[in-house]
Amino acid sequence: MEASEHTCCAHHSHHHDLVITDLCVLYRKITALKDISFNTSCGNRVALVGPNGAGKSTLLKAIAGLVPKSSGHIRWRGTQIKKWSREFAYLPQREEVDWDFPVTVRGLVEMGRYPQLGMWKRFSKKDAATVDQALQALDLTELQNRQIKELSGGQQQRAFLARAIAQEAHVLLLDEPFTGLDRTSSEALGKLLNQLAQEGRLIIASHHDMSTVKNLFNKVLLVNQSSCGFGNSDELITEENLAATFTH
Ligand SMILES: Nc1ncnc2c1ncn2[C@@H]1O[C@H](COP(=O)(O)OP(=O)(O)OP(=O)(O)O)[C@@H](O)[C@H]1O
Repeated sequence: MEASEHTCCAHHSHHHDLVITDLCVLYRKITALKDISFNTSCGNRVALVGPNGAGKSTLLKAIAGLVPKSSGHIRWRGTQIKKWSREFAYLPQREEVDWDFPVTVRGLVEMGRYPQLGMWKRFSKKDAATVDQALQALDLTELQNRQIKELSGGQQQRAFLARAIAQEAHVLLLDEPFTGLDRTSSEALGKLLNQLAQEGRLIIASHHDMSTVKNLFNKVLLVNQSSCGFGNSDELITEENLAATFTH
């Protein structure tokens, strides 16, 4: 199933924004990821699908430059990514966030600007305007002075996305963004991710709910340490492929 996709992409890899080739990640002696290759571009919403421990979080962190790769390449628009880059915004799993950390919504979104402050580390008018726009884009203007711990799950996800937008990242790496959201918030987040992709961003997210994956994501990487296929979600999400991925 994946062979033709890979062959095709290998020939045209220079057309893709993100090119991942033979990526391996080891934690001491544990192989978390082995020979992962796929290419994709802005405008897409890619789901990472696989069992617990398959390496989905590791893949997101490796692309974000948060865990070192053991071998292979990650190229963004023709340049090899070695460490953290403003182009990539990573949203951890909900459980990994300290929700009691005292910060307002606006303060969180402002953090998206820190990496690009000038040498005097002062907030310029442009930085403030970018934060305003990000808050507005995610419908958080009214909530900007609230503490993040006082928000609903859906609002918290939006606050993190606003931080990514303020950072002017093109790649949003989201770890289980739909987990814990009720149906209404889920649908709203789905629409929002679609819109962010259509505006020219690349969304890559781990996802557990097989009943919503085709609807929320146009592409899918089936992963179980190594790749079990990459392609259009409506073609790849079949019972047969899922069984192969989950029992690998
Ligand atoms: N910091 C770490 N040190 C050592 N091993 C790790 C570390 N983080 C993850 N692992 C191991 O790497 C493998 C991949 O883990 P990872 O969290 O990437 O999987 P996952 O697909 O995101 O799982 P889940 O769906 O349960 O979140 C697992 O075997 C895990 O135990």
